[in-house]
Amino acid sequence: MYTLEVKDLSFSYGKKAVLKNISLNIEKGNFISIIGPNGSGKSTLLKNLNNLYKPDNGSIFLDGLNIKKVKPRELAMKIALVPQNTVIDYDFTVEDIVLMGRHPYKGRFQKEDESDYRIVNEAMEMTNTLYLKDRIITEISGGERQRVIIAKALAQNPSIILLDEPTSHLDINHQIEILNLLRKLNQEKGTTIVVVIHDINLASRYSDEIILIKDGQIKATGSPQKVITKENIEFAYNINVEIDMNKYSNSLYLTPINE
Ligand SMILES: Nc1ncnc2c1ncn2[C@@H]1O[C@H](COP(=O)(O)OP(=O)(O)OP(=O)(O)O)[C@@H](O)[C@H]1O
Repeated sequence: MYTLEVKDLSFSYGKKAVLKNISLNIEKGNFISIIGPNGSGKSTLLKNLNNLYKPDNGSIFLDGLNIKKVKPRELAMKIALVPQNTVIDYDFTVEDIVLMGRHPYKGRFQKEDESDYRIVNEAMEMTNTLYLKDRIITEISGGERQRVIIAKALAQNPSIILLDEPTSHLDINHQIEILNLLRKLNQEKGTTIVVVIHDINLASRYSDEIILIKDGQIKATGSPQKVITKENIEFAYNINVEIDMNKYSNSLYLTPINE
């Protein structure tokens, strides 16, 4: 069953057409990476998928229902978005931020209860942020903040998580930690993961499916073996590459060639 279906979606910023006739189906429980050159429209697509932006044309269906008809609170119970650069200027503690993930489940004046705190604690444990619980969000590092924002998304208890370059601020250890965490959520809870990522090798290693976007259009979609080909990558990124199997990770490995 498809949890997200995109049909003929087009989107522009003013007169600038950014997404052009995008159609794609996202299967429930899949781990999907969206790759493509800078400015190709990946973040814009994620924001359309989360109903933050309204397409000029085309439709998006969430579990069979047109996303336009899904109330924001209901949408937040199903989809969590981890944006690219989350700016938080307020003096909230890390725990306050993660608790915000519980908002969709609360009435207007309803306080968080024990079960909310349990879920929040669990989300912080999973993202290795529990030790930051009482720290002020503006006083932690970029990488720590990234993990806190992912913890907030987990506290929403969504069936789909959309993440925009979640590993961009992270050192290699934390990159792998976050991707392993996403894989664990995917495998153990069946959470559908849709991640925009620049590292093609990591995308190949973790994904069931890869979507390659260039100039606002889908150039290839399918298994890593199908999408990460010399031809597709050289065309999309305008560089020469060689692609091998990595014997350690048993996944495709791309090397740019300077010629
Ligand atoms: N708010 C905006 N207003 C106008 N143009 C925008 C806006 N946001 C993005 N764009 C433009 O739309 C195009 C697609 O941007 P988008 O951020 O979706 O690309 P991306 O593939 O996520 O890029 P990157 O890999 O660099 O993060 C770019 O040309 C960008 O300059």
